Amino acid sequence: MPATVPDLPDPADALAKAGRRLDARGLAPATAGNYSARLADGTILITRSGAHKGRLDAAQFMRVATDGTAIDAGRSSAETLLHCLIYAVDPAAGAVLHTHSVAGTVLSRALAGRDGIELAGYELLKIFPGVATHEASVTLPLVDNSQDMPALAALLRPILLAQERLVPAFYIRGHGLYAWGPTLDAAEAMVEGCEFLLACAWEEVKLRGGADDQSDPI
Ligand SMILES: CSCCC(=O)C(=O)COP(=O)(O)O
Ligand SMILES: [Zn+2]
Repeated sequence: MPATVPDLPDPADALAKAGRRLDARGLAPATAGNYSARLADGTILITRSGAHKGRLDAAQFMRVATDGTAIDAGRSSAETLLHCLIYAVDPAAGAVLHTHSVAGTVLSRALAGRDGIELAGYELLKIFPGVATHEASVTLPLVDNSQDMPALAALLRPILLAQERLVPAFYIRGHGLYAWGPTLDAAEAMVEGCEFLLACAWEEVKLRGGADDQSDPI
C-alpha cells in the first residue's frame, strides 16, 4: 500500500469519493478528469488512464515519481505530467483535481486568442488565497490544448512561476480545469468554486451576446 498523507488515511478512497461527488455535479463526463494526491514519501498517487472517475476504486490508482515515471505497473493518467508540474511549482500542493465542465469548456473556446480568464466582482472570488472581498479580480491562466504533455507542461511552468501570488488553478482551452490545494478538501473546494465562477462568467458572456464583444473582465 502507498504511504499516506496526514489528512488522508486512505488517499485512494478519499480521491474515489471526491470523484463520485464531482461526477454527480457533471464535472467528469465519460472518462474525463484525473485526480492525484501527494503522498508522505513525496511520490504521487494518481488515477490510471481511462478510468471512469465516478466509479473509481483502489485498483484504479497507481503511484508515479515526481517526474511522472510509473512506480506501480500500468498506465497512469495521460495528463500525469501536469500533476507533476503542479506539485513541482507549488510545494504546498497536496492534491490536484482536473474537471471537464460544459460551461468552462465553451467559455474557454469563446475566449479564443486570450491567455487568461479574468473573473471580477464575484463573492466567490474569496476562495482564492489572499482575496478577502468581491471587489477583486483573479485571472486563471488559459493555454491552448495539446496532446503533447511535455510541451504543455513546459508552456505552463513559466506562466505559473511568473505569478506574483500563485493562483491554484489554470484552464486548458476546450479541455478542462486544473485546480489544487494543500489538502483534498481544499482542492475540491477550489475546483467547485472555479467551476461555479466559470459557469457565472459563461452566463454573463451569453447575456452580453458573445465573448468578442467583451472589453470588460468577465
Ligand atoms: C475521455 S476524456 C479525454 C482525456 C482527458 O482529457 C482526461 O481528462 C482523462 O484522461 P486520463 O488519461 O486521465 O483518463
Ligand atoms: Zn482532461
